[in-house]
Amino acid sequence: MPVEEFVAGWISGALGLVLGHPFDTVKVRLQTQTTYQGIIDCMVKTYRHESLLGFFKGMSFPIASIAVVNSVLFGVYSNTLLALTTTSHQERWAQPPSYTHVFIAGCTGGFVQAYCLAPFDLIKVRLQNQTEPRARPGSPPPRYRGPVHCAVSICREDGPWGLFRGAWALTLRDTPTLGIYFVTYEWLCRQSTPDRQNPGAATVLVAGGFAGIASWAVATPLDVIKSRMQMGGLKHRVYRGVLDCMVSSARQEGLGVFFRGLTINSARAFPVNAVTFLTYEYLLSSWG
Ligand SMILES: CN(C)C(=N)NCCC[C@H](N)C(=O)O
Repeated sequence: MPVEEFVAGWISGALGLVLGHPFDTVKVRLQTQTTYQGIIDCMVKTYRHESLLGFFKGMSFPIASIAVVNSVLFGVYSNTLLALTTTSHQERWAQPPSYTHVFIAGCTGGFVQAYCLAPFDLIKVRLQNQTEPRARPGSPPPRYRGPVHCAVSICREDGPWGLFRGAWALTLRDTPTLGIYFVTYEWLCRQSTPDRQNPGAATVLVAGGFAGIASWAVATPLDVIKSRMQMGGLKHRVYRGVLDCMVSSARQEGLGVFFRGLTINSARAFPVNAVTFLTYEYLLSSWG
């Protein structure tokens, strides 16, 4: 099993993550809290209350963990495609796989990565939702002192399975959307590249960026549900399951709730995925 894809997925995921984290914090807050009027209001309040550091809350943890999960996504995707088509990454532009194979490999990567991602994503969301300013004298201490304390507290309160709160919603979000992600990327690259040639850097950047936007646009309704289920049991209400969360969110806040965070998700998705794909392709071709 080729392992370069896993390493390239990890490095490219880490670079994308740093670039996208401030957008991600605003998105998580908009989806789970009702105190903000919109993106700008959330940004201004975060900055006033917590300074620039507020946007980077919980970032060291995703770099060490979620970037590794990106390596699972790209590694499983590439190896599934290899099993389906017997063409390695180096031969893939000269002998392009069918879109059905790309979709199946993307869904497989999405399914496997969802279970690896679940505990790390839960901790990230819980930390990003702590709006207390850092170490201001007299202010109440935040509920979680950091990622390890957060993981230990969740295990203590809900048992080890508590770390998988929201995992089912995450799987439903990631399995089909990662199929869409890789199909969009492949399709855009092939549209703008002469037959059987490798795409240039600009093509990879644009195709990666739009693949991110397309997949996040489809993923946003389940992303809202996932974030709400992950926050369940804190100040937020507990849902009986994905369907209960969907129905009660729609009843209380209207259908618009499913598109909360769509604009910020898309604004974040372009640069993050442009850089992720460019780094991934660059690393694989230079190791090639
Ligand atoms: C719609 N979904 C779930 C995705 N496209 N996932 C792939 C993630 C790629 C990148 N790290 C990101 O966070 O955008």
